[in-house]
Amino acid sequence: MLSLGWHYVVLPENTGSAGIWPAPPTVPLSAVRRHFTSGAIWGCSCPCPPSSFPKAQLLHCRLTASSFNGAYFALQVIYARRKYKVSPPDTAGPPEFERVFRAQANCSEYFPIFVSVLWVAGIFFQQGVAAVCGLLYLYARYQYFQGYTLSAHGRLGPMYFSAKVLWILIGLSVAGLLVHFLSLNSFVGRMEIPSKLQLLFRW
Ligand SMILES: CC/C=C\C/C=C\C[C@@H]1O[C@H]1/C=C/C=C/C=C\C/C=C\CCC(=O)O
Ligand SMILES: N[C@@H](CCC(=O)N[C@@H](CS)C(=O)NCC(=O)O)C(=O)O
Repeated sequence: MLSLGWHYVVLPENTGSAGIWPAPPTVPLSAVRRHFTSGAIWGCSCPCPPSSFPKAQLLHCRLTASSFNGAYFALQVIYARRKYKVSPPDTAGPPEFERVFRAQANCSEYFPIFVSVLWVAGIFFQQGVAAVCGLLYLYARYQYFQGYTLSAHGRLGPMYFSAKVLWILIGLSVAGLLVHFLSLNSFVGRMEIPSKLQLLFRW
């Protein structure tokens, strides 16, 4: 399993008082990327607050939009519960209620995958491309929710579209990670593949 995630980053050359992230606000994404992959970060499991990535504004905006999206979907279920008189823990009710309920559940299921690949693609591939994909994904999920609220069939188009965008983000993440870790450009010159692979698959 890749040990990627939100880590506090110990920065040997950026040591603040405790030698721990956050780094100065001038640190670019390339530095974040470098520190993500420096040996110093592996093994530390503390979650790193997104604000620690000073140049990742587009990703922050996208994440904020995601939060509003998620809150909106949850509110719709609350309203539907009241409207159709389905109290927790019941999840069955009239089809109108169940469609709203399932729409929110399905969007929530994919949210962790979406956020993870959004960040990895943004850091390791390109922030702008990842942010555009994030926007498209959120729009598709909103359409999915609205479509599902009206009918089961109405969800299908946006569902396929959101799946495609998600796969694109997954592809960008993998491509970004491969290029970064395997340093394909310097493959012939430096032959560092074994040590990079070791980093990549470190627990
Ligand atoms: C690491 C990978 C994690 C998640 C996978 C990413 C995306 C999710 C899958 O791509 C989504 C696939 C959806 C495929 C749907 C295919 C067919 C559905 C067919 C019919 C539905 C008809 C109906 O229910 O009415
Ligand atoms: N929670 C999903 C699990 C399976 C799944 O993720 N299916 C994909 C389609 S193959 C999906 O996006 N399903 C949501 C939907 O059909 O609305 C479900 O109820 O269908």
